[in-house]
Amino acid sequence: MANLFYNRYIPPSIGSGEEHNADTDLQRPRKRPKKSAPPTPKQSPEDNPHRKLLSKYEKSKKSTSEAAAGDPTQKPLNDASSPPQKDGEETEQHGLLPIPQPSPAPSAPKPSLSSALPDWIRHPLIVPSHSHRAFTDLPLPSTTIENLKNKGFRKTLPIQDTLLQLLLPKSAPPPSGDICVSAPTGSGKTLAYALPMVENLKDMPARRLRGLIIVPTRELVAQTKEILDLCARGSGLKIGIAVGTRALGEERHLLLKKGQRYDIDAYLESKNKVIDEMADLMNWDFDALKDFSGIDEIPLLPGWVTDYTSKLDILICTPGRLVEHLNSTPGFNLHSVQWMIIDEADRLLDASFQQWVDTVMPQLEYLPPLNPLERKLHGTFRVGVRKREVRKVLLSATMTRDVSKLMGLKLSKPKLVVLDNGKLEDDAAEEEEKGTSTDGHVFTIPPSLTEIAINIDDTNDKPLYLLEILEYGIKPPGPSHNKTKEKSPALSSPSSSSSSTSSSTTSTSSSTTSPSPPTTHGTLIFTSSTPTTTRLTHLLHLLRPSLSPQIHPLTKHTPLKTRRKLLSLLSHPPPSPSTKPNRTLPVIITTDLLAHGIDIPALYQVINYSVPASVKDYVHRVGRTARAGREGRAVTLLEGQQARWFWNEIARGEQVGRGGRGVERGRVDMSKWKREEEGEEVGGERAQYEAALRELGDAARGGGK
Ligand SMILES: Nc1ncnc2c1ncn2[C@@H]1O[C@H](COP(=O)(O)OP(=O)(O)OP(=O)(O)O)[C@@H](O)[C@H]1O
Repeated sequence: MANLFYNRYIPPSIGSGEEHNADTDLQRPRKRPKKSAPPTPKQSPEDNPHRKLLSKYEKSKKSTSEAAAGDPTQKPLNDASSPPQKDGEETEQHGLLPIPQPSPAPSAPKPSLSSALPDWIRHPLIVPSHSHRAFTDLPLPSTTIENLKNKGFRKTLPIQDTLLQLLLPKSAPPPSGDICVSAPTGSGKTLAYALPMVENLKDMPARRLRGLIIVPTRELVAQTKEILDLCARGSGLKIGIAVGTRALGEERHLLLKKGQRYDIDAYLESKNKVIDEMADLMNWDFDALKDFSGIDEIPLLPGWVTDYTSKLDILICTPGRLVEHLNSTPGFNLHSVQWMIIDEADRLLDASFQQWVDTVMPQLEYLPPLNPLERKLHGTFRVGVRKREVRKVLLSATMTRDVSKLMGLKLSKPKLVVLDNGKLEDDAAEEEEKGTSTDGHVFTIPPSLTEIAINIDDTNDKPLYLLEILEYGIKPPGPSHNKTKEKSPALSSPSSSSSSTSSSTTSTSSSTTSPSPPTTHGTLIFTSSTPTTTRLTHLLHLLRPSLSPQIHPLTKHTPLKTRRKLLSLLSHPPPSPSTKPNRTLPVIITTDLLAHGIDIPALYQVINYSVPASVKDYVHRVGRTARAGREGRAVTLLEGQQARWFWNEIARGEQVGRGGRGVERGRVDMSKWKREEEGEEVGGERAQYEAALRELGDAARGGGK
């Protein structure tokens, strides 16, 4: 019955129509051609529009198979080059036999992937997971140590310990070479690069844009600025941001100061340029019009030219906005940049983001022309080739080992730094030798994270599974609910996929019996698309109107100010209306927009309502909780064939390191939502669910109440 309603009342596409169409249960994993992509849920034969075609193919497969059985030279069935026979068509031989083919040459042994990697990737610097140090033991100014202390940071986290020693200016040995960092989510990578950058760039003469930090999203820009401001307080450094929220022109004024300087060479060059441009225009060269530098470029006094100086020492930006400024803001360049940080590097290198690498790299290689004195010295003493030193630091929880992607960044004497969290590079290399590893990536899950996977018996009930999980934390089941649920928790863990003896499901979900109040709150739910997010939120509001003020969608359409407010809700939830502390509230439903880098320190749990599109996406999503050693849990809802993909690739796959821990199997008691026997009237909560689905369908068609 619900199946029927659901299919009828939820049309395939509502809202912006982005990402992909919705499917019957509000979700559909993104299709990826990669081997590790999860399968989409199975369709019933009635729903399959290609049923006829498939049955024809099956018939053809069968007939070819029979023919092949009698003729050993027949092509194998799975040969992609042989198209399926038409329905009912017999294979006609006409007495002809295929020309005998030589037997295939034995395939060469597959070269080990690890042996193809450069030395610096094969032999990383491993950071022990227990290395800590008091900030007072590091060469940092007392004001900075005080600022860190006020924030609650007294000791370094392990990755910080290593990077600070490698990168701080007064550390021994002196720093050299670029750094790639692979450390789990929430391990404190931001502070690990922010402190050295500030310490290296402060006390420089004259203000120039010397530091550049590139991150993939606006949220991350704002978050990174907070940490940079903390590290730079009292240093005199000016830190700014560039994101697409303001008009470009408005942002230009925040980046650059316009002035004039006396420079006769530049003056003559500029004058000639203007004359040439004017001449082009006189010749009606309309193409020249778009490049015309304008009257603005004509200096007021002979010998004087327009001069732009940076208002910032460090710029934090998204790649797209950076490219826009480089292409269109007069006077904006990266000619003085000495430090470039690429946070969430794998994500930034996976997508082109307006070919940011091709635009940024020539800027970093630019050498300013020598002044007359320098020219003379250069000629007289035959000073060697001038070279610009830009220190590059790349960081990610899923750092790419794809050398072709890294090559574009022209790393100099690179070093790979890996945080040891139970699965060292040696293990990975060994697996590759055995052919069990995919591409040398090993992603570590924070040790304080409990992972749970739950199989959905009926896809149409998936929203109800979610509701049960949320409600278990919201209020303990009362006597009106079924007895089974009272005895066993809604989310219980009867078995584990590994030999792990921990039963963290029980420990993390027993908030009502915990003697001390929980230090973490809130739930972040990931869906596969914006329309699914919108509909799921609406459905939960319809099902539980009293909770709707605490359940919010956050999508790409949510204004930045609202996004910030919602994220701070997760860290500092308002007092719960119920008497008992409510761990799962508030709830934010979102897409992969929030999967990377966002720091919600006290987030209690992540729920993968839609299965993530890749192992990497899983690692980043679940990494929004269990940060900096805090406890957290991640629940993944699985339907049909997705379960096999999840258990093979994520739970037991070679790409994920858990230090011997495993993913637990969870269970949700759904007895209260059971359908009535066929023919009987549907009553109670089930009827309410079906009414909510109808209302959702009406609203989607624009005919809602
Ligand atoms: N020295 C420290 N002591 C205690 N907490 C810290 C320390 N350094 C950072 N943190 C906290 O650790 C959390 C995670 O830090 P951060 O956001 O830098 O992680 P990350 O490694 O960049 O994670 P992701 O890969 O998800 O972006 C933050 O809440 C931060 O405030």
